[in-house]
Amino acid sequence: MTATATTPGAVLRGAMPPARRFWWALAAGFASEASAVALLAVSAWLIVRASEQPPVLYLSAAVVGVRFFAISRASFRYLERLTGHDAALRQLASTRADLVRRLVPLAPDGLARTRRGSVLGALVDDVDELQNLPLRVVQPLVSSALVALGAVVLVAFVWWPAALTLLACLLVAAAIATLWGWASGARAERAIAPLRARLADAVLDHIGSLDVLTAFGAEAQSRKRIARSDADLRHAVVRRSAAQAGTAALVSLLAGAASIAAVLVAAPGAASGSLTGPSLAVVVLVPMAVFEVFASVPMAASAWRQVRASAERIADSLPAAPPAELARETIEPTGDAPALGDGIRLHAATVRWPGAAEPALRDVDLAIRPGERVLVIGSSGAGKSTLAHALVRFLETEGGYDVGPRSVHELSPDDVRLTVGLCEQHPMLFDEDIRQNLLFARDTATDAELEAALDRVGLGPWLRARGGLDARVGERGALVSGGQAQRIALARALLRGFPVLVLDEPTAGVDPEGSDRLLADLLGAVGDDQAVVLISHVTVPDGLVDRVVRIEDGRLLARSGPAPSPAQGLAP
Ligand SMILES: Nc1ncnc2c1ncn2[C@@H]1O[C@H](COP(=O)(O)OP(=O)(O)OP(=O)(O)O)[C@@H](O)[C@H]1O
Repeated sequence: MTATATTPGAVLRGAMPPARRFWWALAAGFASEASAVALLAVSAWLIVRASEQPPVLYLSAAVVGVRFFAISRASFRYLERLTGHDAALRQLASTRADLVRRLVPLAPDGLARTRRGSVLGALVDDVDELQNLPLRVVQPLVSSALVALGAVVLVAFVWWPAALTLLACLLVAAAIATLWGWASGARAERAIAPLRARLADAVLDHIGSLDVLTAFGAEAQSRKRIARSDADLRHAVVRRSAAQAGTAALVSLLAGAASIAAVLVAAPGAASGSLTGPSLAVVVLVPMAVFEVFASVPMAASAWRQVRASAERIADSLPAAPPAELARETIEPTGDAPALGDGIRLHAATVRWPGAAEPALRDVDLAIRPGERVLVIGSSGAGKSTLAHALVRFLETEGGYDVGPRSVHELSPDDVRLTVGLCEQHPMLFDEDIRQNLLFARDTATDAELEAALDRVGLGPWLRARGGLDARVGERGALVSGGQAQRIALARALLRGFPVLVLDEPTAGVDPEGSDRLLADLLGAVGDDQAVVLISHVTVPDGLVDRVVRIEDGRLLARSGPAPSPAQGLAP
């Protein structure tokens, strides 16, 4: 897939291996199928000729031919499988990597409306399906067309009216079998990929929200949803298989009809003596072998419909370009953190979420100096998290946003995130031990440094009680409390040493006393030279922040001085 692939056609072109790698498979596939037809033709000739009891010398060339074609058929088939799969699987790997590369700029805010099962389905099942384009569509179509044509020419040399009959039978069979396959299986084939995604969605939803489902007694309902999706998928797969079996049976019937037609056409020649017995056998039996090869044509049509449906789904999961609301990834990252200089500044900044009609932040002016601690308050839905996502360049900022002397519009978003870091509202913890959860912030950190970072955020005693850095945190931090997850996330951010740290609602879900202690620990752990933008629903203890700003309905109302008292009521 190229970097600009967004139409199904472009996805399909990207799924085809380069000709220099794939032509071996085409050639070997053709040679194998041509050998199969030649084997039957030579065998038929040999058996009938042998029954005439000629001197054995007349038969020896045919005997060698039978041996040669029997061996070459299997050898070329093996070669075709080897080279075809090698080319297709290599292409598959690069297709999947390209797809992931194109999804990365959309994360996290460009994927909010995309269901996880659809992305998973596109990345796993649909990309897997694409390998069938070279293997089950192009290769069988090319080799069976060439072999069928070659067989018609061969029969024409023996008895031309039989060649014309074979050609007509092949054309009629191609039309009938393909139409039958389309009429009986197309709907099921197109339904399979979306049904797989629906099942993946149902399973992911079930596992991801098992606690809520259990708490509300809705688990059985969710399991029913999975069972329903599974039954629908199974039903579609059975319908597809039935359609394929029906098509195969039809092709066998048509093969028999072609042989009978060949007998009828060749009979006058045999009766008049212009067609010898061995030649008659060739004319009558070759259609059988040709039809065996040709059976892959309706199967290729069926594979094509599924490949096309998968290509459409992949194209659908990738917008033509990342939405304009996301920070543009047009500048290559340098890997160097932009200098903070005199701080970060937003001027007349407007920020929108993808697909939202109205901006979530409007005309915001905000300056954060190095080492400054700024509390951002506001009611639910006012735009606080939007500010956090704009500051770390997940969302694009219309208007000005400078880091030190440079505008972020001349910097790569990845580079900006080396200077401005985010501890998100629901920190992502991986189902690994604590060490691994910290090391991905700085993989060169020693155990002593990791423990020191955990000590700074008040997790020292907890760490020792858990048995050290090898303790696991569970899937998405299931084995730690919300406050502990926030502390681990902060320890991770401290290891990175961001000059500006945005803490988005670190006390969400923590009781009031615990929240004061958590905030004091978090802000106490951050170095004096690090600026902090603290987003919070709740008041913060005196002396923890230098300045407070309030966001209301997407507009920022600046106020300076210490944090307001609880009586002033920050949160609705
Ligand atoms: N992914 C999204 N897509 C579209 N709109 C969104 C998205 N996330 C938030 N919004 C909208 O943007 C506006 C601001 O939301 P935001 O999350 O910034 O509020 P908030 O002040 O952080 O609220 P809370 O304190 O409840 O977390 C809201 O109207 C919200 O509905």
